[in-house]
Amino acid sequence: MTRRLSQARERGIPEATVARLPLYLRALNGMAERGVSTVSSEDLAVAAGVNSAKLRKDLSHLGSYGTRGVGYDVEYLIYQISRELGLTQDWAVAIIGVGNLGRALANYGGFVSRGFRVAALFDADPEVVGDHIAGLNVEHIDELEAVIRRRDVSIVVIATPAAAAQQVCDRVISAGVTSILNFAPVVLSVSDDVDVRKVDLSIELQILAFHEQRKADRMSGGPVMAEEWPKSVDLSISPDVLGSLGSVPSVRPTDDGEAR
Ligand SMILES: NC(=O)c1ccc[n+]([C@@H]2O[C@H](COP(=O)([O-])OP(=O)(O)OC[C@H]3O[C@@H](n4cnc5c(N)ncnc54)[C@H](O)[C@@H]3O)[C@@H](O)[C@H]2O)c1
Repeated sequence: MTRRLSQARERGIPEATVARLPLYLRALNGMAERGVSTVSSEDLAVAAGVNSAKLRKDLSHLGSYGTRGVGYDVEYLIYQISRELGLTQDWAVAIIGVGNLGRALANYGGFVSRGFRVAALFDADPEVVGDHIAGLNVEHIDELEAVIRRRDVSIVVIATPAAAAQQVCDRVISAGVTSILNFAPVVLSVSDDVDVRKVDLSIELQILAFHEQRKADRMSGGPVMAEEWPKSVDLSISPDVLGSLGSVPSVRPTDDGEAR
């Protein structure tokens, strides 16, 4: 994915557009499943939760303009966006830290249908190493470099405690991986050629709490804040994964206080 995303950047596709492409893709896949063959920019914008002018601009970066009076061909647009995101090929993913979160992610079946195959699971705890999860044996973290190379892993998910995350990250990068999805509540230090995406459910909960407070203020005629927070946030995690996490951290600011 990194290679494709880098290509998108090189071709001048704005980062914000790249970040919205998965929203369009998810909406389009839903339409394709319902047998919808063409869609207007307005309908697609509503389904994706963005403004239609922005959507048309985003899709024009892919060379997709739709047909006046007809709209966009759903299947073809799925293909175009998937190709741009590098999803037309299979990506091998490794999960490091196979505790509550790592297990839930490993067991989530939805990655495969989106082109992500969990190819390896690592943990440092001898009690966990050897466990059989979702068709894989958990391997010892000492095997990291060899297994990453052998299985051609290109994306790593870090689900270790915060204290272990930077060291794990450094090893992963030394093994040649440049795309990391970090769940640990720590800001990882990496060089510019490494892409790190951080997932922090507590930040998403804070945003929801903010909207909840605004709704309550409106009902009571109290103060309404002027600044606009994002109305919808794509957690990119399905409710079944979320439900199985068990221990979502309490609502409080993270180290960097920043949603990325
Ligand atoms: N981003 C979010 O929204 C979110 C949500 C839940 C949890 N988390 C974070 O995800 C991480 C995992 O949470 P959890 O509840 O699964 O914790 P956990 O304690 O259940 O699991 C952590 C696992 O990492 C393993 N581990 C520790 N050091 C390691 C190392 N050096 N190499 C490999 N494995 C190592 C442990 O043996 C354990 O199995 C934590 O950092 C937690 O704060 C983030």
